[in-house]
Amino acid sequence: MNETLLSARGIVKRFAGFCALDGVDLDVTQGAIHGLIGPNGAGKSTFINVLAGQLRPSEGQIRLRGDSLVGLAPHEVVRRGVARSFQITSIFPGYTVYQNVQIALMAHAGHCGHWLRPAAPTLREETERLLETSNLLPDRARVAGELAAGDRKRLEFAISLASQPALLLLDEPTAGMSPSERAMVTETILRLNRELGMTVLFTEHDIEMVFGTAQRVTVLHQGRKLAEGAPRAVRSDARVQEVYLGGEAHAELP
Ligand SMILES: Nc1ncnc2c1ncn2[C@@H]1O[C@H](COP(=O)(O)OP(=O)(O)OP(=O)(O)O)[C@@H](O)[C@H]1O
Repeated sequence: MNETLLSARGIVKRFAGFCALDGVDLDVTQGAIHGLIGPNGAGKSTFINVLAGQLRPSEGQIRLRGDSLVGLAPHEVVRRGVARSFQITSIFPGYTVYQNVQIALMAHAGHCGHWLRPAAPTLREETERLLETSNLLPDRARVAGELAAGDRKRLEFAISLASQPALLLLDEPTAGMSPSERAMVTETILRLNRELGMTVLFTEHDIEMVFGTAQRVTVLHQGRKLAEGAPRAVRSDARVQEVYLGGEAHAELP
């Protein structure tokens, strides 16, 4: 249970001279929910983009179970087992929730087109399993384009899971949601972890959600790792308190 699934070492990302990540090390343990927090501009999204292959690090190494991911295109990173749920994703708005998950499964299995044909029993079972774990079974017949933000996010999870990832990356999964939508998305993340054993690395501005969900928390500040550990220890860390209480924009730590 303590095996390291993903290991990032010395990650540096420069944008035209500006250093957004300045030598970040991070290990994600197999089966863990790992939260990545930090004030605005800390480098959280950049770090997720680097892990997912959207950005190439200026320096550093990323390994998934020992295999290097640096330099791979995003779709190759997905094939190696790292899936990312996007804020704006490839949901087909005119199709139902069920059809969207089925299309994702067929795409992963390498079927081209013909998805309107009656699906094979295994595909149907797999579609229903993903809908179930994403708490979407009651919404299966709804048209995806008409879903509220929380339901859409859970559909994104189901679509991401179709590639059978070892690690799911989520960048601000509850951004812009109502409290009830946030609670439902949080519960879905916990369920994916509990029932599928899914390893999750996520960024989030809702600090309470992170401390209530993650087993391990890493705090970034100005492109560097400020603190890391169990939620309780991180929460009481004096440097973390200072960053969150020191008057930085959008930063608050009750
Ligand atoms: N493509 C880019 N070109 C130049 N600078 C960038 C680029 N992407 C990010 N940055 C800068 O890098 C820094 C880190 O940005 P990033 O979006 O990773 O922070 P963040 O922690 O996710 O912030 P937020 O919580 O506000 O989303 C910021 O100063 C940002 O302006």
